Amino acid sequence: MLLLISPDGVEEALDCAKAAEHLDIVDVKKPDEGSLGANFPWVIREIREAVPAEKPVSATVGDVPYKPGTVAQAALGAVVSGATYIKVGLYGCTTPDQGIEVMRAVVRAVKDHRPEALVVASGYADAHRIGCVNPLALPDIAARSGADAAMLDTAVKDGSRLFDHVPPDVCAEFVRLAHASGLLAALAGSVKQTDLGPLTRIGADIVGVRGAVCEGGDRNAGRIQPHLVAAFRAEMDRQAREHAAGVPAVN
Ligand SMILES: O=C[C@H](O)COP(=O)(O)O
Repeated sequence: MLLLISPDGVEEALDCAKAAEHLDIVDVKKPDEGSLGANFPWVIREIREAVPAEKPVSATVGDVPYKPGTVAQAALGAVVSGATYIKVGLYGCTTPDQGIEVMRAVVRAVKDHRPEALVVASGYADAHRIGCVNPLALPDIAARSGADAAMLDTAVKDGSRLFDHVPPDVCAEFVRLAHASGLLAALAGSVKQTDLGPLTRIGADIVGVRGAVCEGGDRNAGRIQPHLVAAFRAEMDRQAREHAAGVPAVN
């Protein structure tokens, strides 16, 4: 499982760079603009320059409306700025067809510019609170639009977590559907170390984290701490070893 960490700007990205050996993907976002809030192109560029070249930089395009043209243009901005994972939160899409339309436009805009870039279609585990597409629709939306990964995050960062809205057996179905279509499956949403056992067992490819590696577990007031990134990674590695060894689950 790959570890994706979301700094909110250049300063925190430099802290991620200090913990670079413990993480796999640096994900640029602007949390004060939403769960998948988009940051400025120049911030993506500066972060790309600040983190080791072998670490991919991801950028979120935002909690986007059902406006395929607008979103495609924003996605192009992210890839031109140096991101190679382009994440789109389908916040304003209320049906799978709307999600597919937006994602097809994004895939074309991104891959015309950089064919090897990965496009991530993200939905929300707490979709019922905001009225957007159902979490289990995401793998099909991603597959039918030519995206590379399906993701879930939470839209409302009020302390509720991924598994509060989509329990582990349903997340397992999400991963199964994604893999059946040849997609990567990414899961996030106030994930804590105690969630890593189930996430490992259900075979998620990427876990996305911010709050759990911020001081005090606070994704807004706290800053990303390199030692918390290292501790989170150590627990991921421990869970992976136990899973590989067939040790029975304790959480
Ligand atoms: O993409 C991952 C998100 O930034 C997760 O943030 P969070 O762990 O604070 O919910």
